Amino acid sequence: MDPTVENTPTDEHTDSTTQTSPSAVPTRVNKAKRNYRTKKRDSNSDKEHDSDKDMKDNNVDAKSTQQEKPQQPTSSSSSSNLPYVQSQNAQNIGEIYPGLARLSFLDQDSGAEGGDTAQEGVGLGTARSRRPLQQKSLPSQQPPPQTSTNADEGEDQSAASQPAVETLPAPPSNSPSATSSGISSESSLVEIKDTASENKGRGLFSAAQDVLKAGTLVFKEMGYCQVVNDASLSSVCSACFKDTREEQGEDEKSASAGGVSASNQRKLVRCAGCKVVWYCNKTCQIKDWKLHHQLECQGIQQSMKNSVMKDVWTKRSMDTTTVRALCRLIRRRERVRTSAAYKTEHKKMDAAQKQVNEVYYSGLDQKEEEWLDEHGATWIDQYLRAPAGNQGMSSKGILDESSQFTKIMAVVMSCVITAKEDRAAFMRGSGESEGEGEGASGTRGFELLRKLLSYGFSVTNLETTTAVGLALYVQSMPFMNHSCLPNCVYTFKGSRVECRVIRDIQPGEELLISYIDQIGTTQERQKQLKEQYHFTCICPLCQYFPANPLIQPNQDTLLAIIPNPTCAPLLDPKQGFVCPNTACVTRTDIGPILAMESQLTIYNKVELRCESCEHVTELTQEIVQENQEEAERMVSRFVREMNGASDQQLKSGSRNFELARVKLPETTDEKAAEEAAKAAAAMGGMNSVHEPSTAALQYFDDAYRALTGVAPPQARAHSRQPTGSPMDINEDPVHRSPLHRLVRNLEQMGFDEAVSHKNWVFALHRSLELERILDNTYIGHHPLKAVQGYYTCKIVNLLANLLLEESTIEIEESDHDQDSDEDEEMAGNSDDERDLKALRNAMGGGGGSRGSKGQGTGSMQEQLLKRKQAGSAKLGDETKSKAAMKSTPIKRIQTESSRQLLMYLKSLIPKIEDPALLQQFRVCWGKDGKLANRYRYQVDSLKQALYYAELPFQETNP
Ligand SMILES: C[S@@+](CC[C@H](N)C(=O)[O-])C[C@H]1O[C@@H](n2cnc3c(N)ncnc32)[C@H](O)[C@@H]1O
Repeated sequence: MDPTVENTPTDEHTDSTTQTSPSAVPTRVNKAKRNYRTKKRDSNSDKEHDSDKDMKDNNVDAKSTQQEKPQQPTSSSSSSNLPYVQSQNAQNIGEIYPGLARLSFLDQDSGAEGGDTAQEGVGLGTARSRRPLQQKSLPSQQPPPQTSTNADEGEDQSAASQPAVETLPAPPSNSPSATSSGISSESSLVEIKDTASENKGRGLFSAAQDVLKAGTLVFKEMGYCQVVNDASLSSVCSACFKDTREEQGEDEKSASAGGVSASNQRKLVRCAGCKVVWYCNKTCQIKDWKLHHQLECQGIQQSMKNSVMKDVWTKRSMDTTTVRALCRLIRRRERVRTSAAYKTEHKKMDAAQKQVNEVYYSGLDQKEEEWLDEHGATWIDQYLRAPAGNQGMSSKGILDESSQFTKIMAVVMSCVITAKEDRAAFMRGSGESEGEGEGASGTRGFELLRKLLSYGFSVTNLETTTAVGLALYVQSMPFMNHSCLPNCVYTFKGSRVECRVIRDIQPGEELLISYIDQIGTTQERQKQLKEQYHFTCICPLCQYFPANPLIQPNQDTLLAIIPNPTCAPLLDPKQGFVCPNTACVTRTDIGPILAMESQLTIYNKVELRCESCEHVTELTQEIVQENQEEAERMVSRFVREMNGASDQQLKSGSRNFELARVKLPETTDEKAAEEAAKAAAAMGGMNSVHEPSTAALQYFDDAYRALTGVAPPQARAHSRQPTGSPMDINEDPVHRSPLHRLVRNLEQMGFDEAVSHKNWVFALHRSLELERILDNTYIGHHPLKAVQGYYTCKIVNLLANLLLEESTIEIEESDHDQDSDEDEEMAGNSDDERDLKALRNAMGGGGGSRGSKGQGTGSMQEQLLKRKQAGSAKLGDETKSKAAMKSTPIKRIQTESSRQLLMYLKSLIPKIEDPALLQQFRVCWGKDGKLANRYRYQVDSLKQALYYAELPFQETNP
């Protein structure tokens, strides 16, 4: 095992998120780009710090080498690993905290660079807070006692065999008291329970009695261990996670406004011991020292004695983020701290410092830190375990097979384990069974790494949203499952995580976050989730917006997907036709998939690049194929749902009902809710439609405004119609609710009839109607519109084919005898063929006819080819009469169907040609009008078909 293997990442400028976060750590990938920029700055500032401080550090180091010689441990097996142990009689900070005696901070503070004015200017530290603590004022403390590891582990092991509810101590009040059995304390808003389905393992659920309102802070939680990532070490305080890059930004702003210059910005100070971590000031350093860094510092220095490891720490021959996190985790587990030292320290902090640091420092919550010290290890051992379904995480596979992980373990061992035999035990700990491989450090190394990788979270800067560190939480956060349509978001205050609800959550509902950035298509998201987190997401969004961008959510999930009108996918990021980058403000369309089909036949893969944000969406033939197949299935489903099948009406479950419903904000006001429900029920397909209540109208107005950003098109008084008075859409339309009219119109459309009989012509008619209605109701792009547009095209295409067949039937018939086998095959294979057959059935009972399977339509182009092959663009008299003789009954039926078709087409043509309609498609599908072009192509096909069918075609309204 050689930790300096060539391909170890060495470039400090590489992306911090991907580099510093293990693949399984929830992180925000697109932030990486931004990170890259800031990282360069980090790296520069790192160098700056290095160059101007190392000398000072070296001087101090040289002076203090002798004094700081570590004392030997006096007790406790685990302390044998510790190079530094506090003197019982320590009277000054140098004795108590050896590293502090060598703080470069002291030099800096008194140096020319970091004056008080500048420090005050940045707003974080007052002159007072920036002053080093008086050595006298520091307590003469005992070092944090190192309790017997074995005893600690013994406790953990016995607890592991007990039911969770009996063994788990309640976390402090600001976090949920959660148990795996679902029992929670009174104050808890959340509880951990098995998810029962979806193979997700456990999840975090609302334990509140009432609805958790959007915005509610459901829990906040401190990390059991947290580290700043390598890229941010010199810019982010390793204790409070304060990011000085924010200050730099502020400085730059204030400098340009005549304030403190950026060059005077406050800088972090580096630990002179290990020269790895940086802090705001001594307060932060002390805190981190007590909690983590004392042992970490010793460990790093111990590691550096090995020349290979030295390169890791000094030249960053590999990223150390995970290493440091794991070391902290191992170390913290080793001890059960008495809180005395921490308490004393906390009390001694002056108020100003508390105030300053409170904002950022996540370690101030003494109670929680104490709780974590006492019980965190138990939680990690017992409760953090990857769900059974998560094969990628469940075995030692990912660890053993990855040289990267082996390297991490090597460096970790060099920091935390000295004895050879202990290392062997530590490595053996990669076994699955509990208790195997207990090392002298009392940890199972690989097991802990696995947990860190599974449950670690990438800490991000709230302001810049860049990844700045890695933290392991043990109470609530690690139990949160993923959804691409989350109902919660988490943010960080320092390294403390806070979880808030973003839409109302019902009692008992699962709380879900998104592990990944939500931009991107379902395919992109699923790929990332699979690769990074080893599961296949089946959240409603993935199910109902699968690879197919045309698919619509079904009625059951519509509300889940559009829970709140303000979140409605007006510009659906998952569609793929519209730029999937939600951050793309201009919403530049990337062009329709359909238009890429021809390219896809040549190139296997086509990339659609958003002109505005350059987001790239990848298309493959498989994706398109999948889309097509799904679209076929969706034709009937979509249209049926639009109308609502009769058995569904009572369930109020039809799509139009839901469509209406999502526009009505939920209310807890019983009366208002009742009114809204009545109005919605009326809209959803009841026989008689009543005027909606005033409240319902008001809801609609509000929803409309939220949905569209503008006031409802018609200002109207919310006067209530006499109860029971039927709605007449022609009557006083100004005073009618657009929603009401929409629903009424939908109700009258009767799509199911058309679709269940595959009567495409009728369906098209309905479809065009619906298109108008939708356009009146929605502004901008709406998935329904996209789907509608697609189906309209498809239907027109079918019609065109049908008409072409009508015109060529006799040729077909004449060829039928000799081509019968071939035709049979075609009939079986062609979807169009089946559709046409169904259409004939619907339009005149031609289902059993020989002709219906003898069309061999395939495509219109095929037909035209056949026609050409027949030697005539128009039917020859000879052929006609031959065909007429052969297939008289078929002809009769077809004539009937032709008449019907003609009738429909006459009414459709003006609609198809309607410039306003075409404009709608353009709006709907993209500024480049690609779909519109395609649509026009369909119209041209139709015209052509009409021509061949010798049916009259009028350019203007008939
Ligand atoms: C941070 S843990 C979440 C808690 C986890 N369910 C448990 O029981 O410990 C992350 C792991 O939970 C599982 N998980 C999270 N969200 C999921 C989802 N939507 N579908 C399937 N598995 C999921 C995956 O195995 C993932 O690696």
